[in-house]
Amino acid sequence: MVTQRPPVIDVKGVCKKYPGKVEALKGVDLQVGAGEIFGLLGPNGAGKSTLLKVLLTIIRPSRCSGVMLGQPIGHKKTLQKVGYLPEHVQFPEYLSGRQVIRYAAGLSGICPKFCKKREEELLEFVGMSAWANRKLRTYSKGMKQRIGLAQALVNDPEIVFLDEPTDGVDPKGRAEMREVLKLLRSQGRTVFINSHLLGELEMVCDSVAILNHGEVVRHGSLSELTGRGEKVVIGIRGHLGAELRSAIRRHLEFSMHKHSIHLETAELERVQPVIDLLREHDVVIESLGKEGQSLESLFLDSVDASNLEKGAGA
Ligand SMILES: Nc1ncnc2c1ncn2[C@@H]1O[C@H](COP(=O)(O)OP(=O)(O)OP(=O)(O)O)[C@@H](O)[C@H]1O
Repeated sequence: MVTQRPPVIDVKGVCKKYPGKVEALKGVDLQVGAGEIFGLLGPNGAGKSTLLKVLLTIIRPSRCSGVMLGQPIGHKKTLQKVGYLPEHVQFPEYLSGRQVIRYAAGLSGICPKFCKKREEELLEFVGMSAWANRKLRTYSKGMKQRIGLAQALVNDPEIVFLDEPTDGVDPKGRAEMREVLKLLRSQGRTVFINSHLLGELEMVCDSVAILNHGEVVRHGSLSELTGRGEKVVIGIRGHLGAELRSAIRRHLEFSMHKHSIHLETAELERVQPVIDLLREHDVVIESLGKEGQSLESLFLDSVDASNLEKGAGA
């Protein structure tokens, strides 16, 4: 199952051949569910920006069928309901954050009468009210990106496309951006992020797709793909006698591995009595965490497997 939510983006067989015969997209099928944070990952040159620009009709695909917000890709009405923060965007440094938002509002045809109120709302939303009248040249990269996000939200979009929104942003700025993304999701908006920063995506995304050489190699919910969230694993050193095993089973079912026990719960809080029992029986606890793969190892495995397949097929 790719997405359980009604899809706001549902495209099939997207192809893009650039002049010079670069085949950037080779028949991409993609679904993005309403109100989710979706991450598009892939190595450099995989075709992520091309796909995003096809969806936004910035570039013309060689072939594409499907819908976005219930309308064919590129429909004018749909484009009025999306926001976009491009990669490496450079707003003029002599403008203030407020002026950038005002300029975007003008481009979106927002009536100047309502513009002031919208400006204040957006500045507050991205946490930039105190800096609103300062020039962009005095901002950090994270602040510039938050203003970039605010201008992408000026038309109250249903889907927000963000191309590498936290590239070059420091850890504090990234954490602030994550909070804003979660707020967008809580408002029911869909967020579509292109990024290389797997750790960042892992913290916020509901679902991801991995693109390699213009093809989708993995696509699904994050928990489904990584197998995370189903079981808690305790790494141990020591022996579990029959009596201790029965005592643990009175709290939770589990399976025994060579150096770990895998408990049938996704809730770390339910594991505390088991930890107490292990300690009472002098079993050393070496680690505690959720079962499953990290997004990084899923990404590397998927890209390696796809490259091998291509090598084998060549
Ligand atoms: N305007 C263009 N003309 C010709 N080829 C292009 C053009 N834009 C992109 N490409 C090529 O298409 C392929 C996909 O590029 P794209 O920028 O979509 O990848 P990406 O996954 O976004 O990469 P990155 O992570 O480096 O931004 C690459 O081989 C790139 O060189």
